[in-house]
Amino acid sequence: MQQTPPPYHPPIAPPIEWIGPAESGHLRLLDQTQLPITTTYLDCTTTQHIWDAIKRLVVRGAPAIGITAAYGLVIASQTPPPNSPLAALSPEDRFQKSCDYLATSRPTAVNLFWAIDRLRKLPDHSPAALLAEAKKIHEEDRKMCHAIGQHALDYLLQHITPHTNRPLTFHTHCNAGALATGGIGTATAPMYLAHEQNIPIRIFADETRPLLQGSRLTAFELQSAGIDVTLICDDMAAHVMQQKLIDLVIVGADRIAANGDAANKIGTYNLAVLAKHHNIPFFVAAPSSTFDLSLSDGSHIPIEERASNEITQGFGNQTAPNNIKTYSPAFDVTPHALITALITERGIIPKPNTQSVTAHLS
Ligand SMILES: CSC[C@@H](O)[C@@H](O)C(=O)COP(=O)(O)O
Repeated sequence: MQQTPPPYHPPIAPPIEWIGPAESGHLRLLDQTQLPITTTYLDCTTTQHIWDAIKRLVVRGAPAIGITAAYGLVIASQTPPPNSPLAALSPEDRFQKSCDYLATSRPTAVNLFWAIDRLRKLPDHSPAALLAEAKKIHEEDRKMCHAIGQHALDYLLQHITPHTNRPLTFHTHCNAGALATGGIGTATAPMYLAHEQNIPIRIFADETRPLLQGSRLTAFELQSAGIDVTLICDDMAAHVMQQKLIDLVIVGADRIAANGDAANKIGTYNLAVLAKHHNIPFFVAAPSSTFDLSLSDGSHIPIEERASNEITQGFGNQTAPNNIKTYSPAFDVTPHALITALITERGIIPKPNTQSVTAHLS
């Protein structure tokens, strides 16, 4: 890791915050289901609250899910009320069962399993020891975001020339921002650093159907930071690329296989194909906690399927016939051949493949 970056003050409220002492404290989550209209918080005092918050996308984004699960295990290690069914279990059984339980909240982001395993491996499962480790994971993620941003910005400034004389123009998908991490995001990290350094940039954020993380979260957080962001619908991507409005695409990831295939929010693969056709570089920015070297390629990555009502009546209004059949995969896998480079806190992996990914992470 590089030297400690200066503390970053996100333009928005921190999405994850531990409140109180290890033995009796709780987790406060910014409720992202309510953004951008209202800023409300959810206080989680049980592992069930944590599971539900991850499942419902109160907190979402691969690194944020891992951080949340780590704090959730601190809650799991606290003494339960005497009338709780958990009180009959030994503290260690309670901890192990809670690890298994939280691991069922969402299947694709490997950071969830990575964080749970990291706490499992500790010799001491007391609330104090678990809270210290959860805070460490949170702080490490903040630093990794910063390092990703520095590597990404250096690389982009060196390798990408804006089309005509205009600000460097990024296209991003979903939200791989401050709301999804412990810091300044992954895909958004070079944007925040460029903005801080007065380097002219412009961002196209697409809506990201069906749950609109692009419009509700990315457009919101970049606009709050004073960054020049333009919202488009997902189906406008080909057109803006054809119009030569985009210099590069940058997205986050939920799990990256050993060969560099990267799972990210559904629609990412579409963008990678379009970028290839239009000869636009396509980058995936993610911390090393998002790599799963146990999977040889992306075909083994479990893809979450979401409820049909997220398509048919996403935000209240019914937009499809009654009883229509739906299929709602929440993620897709972009083959490594379409990725110009992976960007991690350690640096750049150009043209990723099994050899370069494993060498980079070893
Ligand atoms: C730094 S976050 C990276 C990814 O987790 C992000 O791009 C994404 O796909 C999030 O999906 P979500 O379903 O909102 O959790």
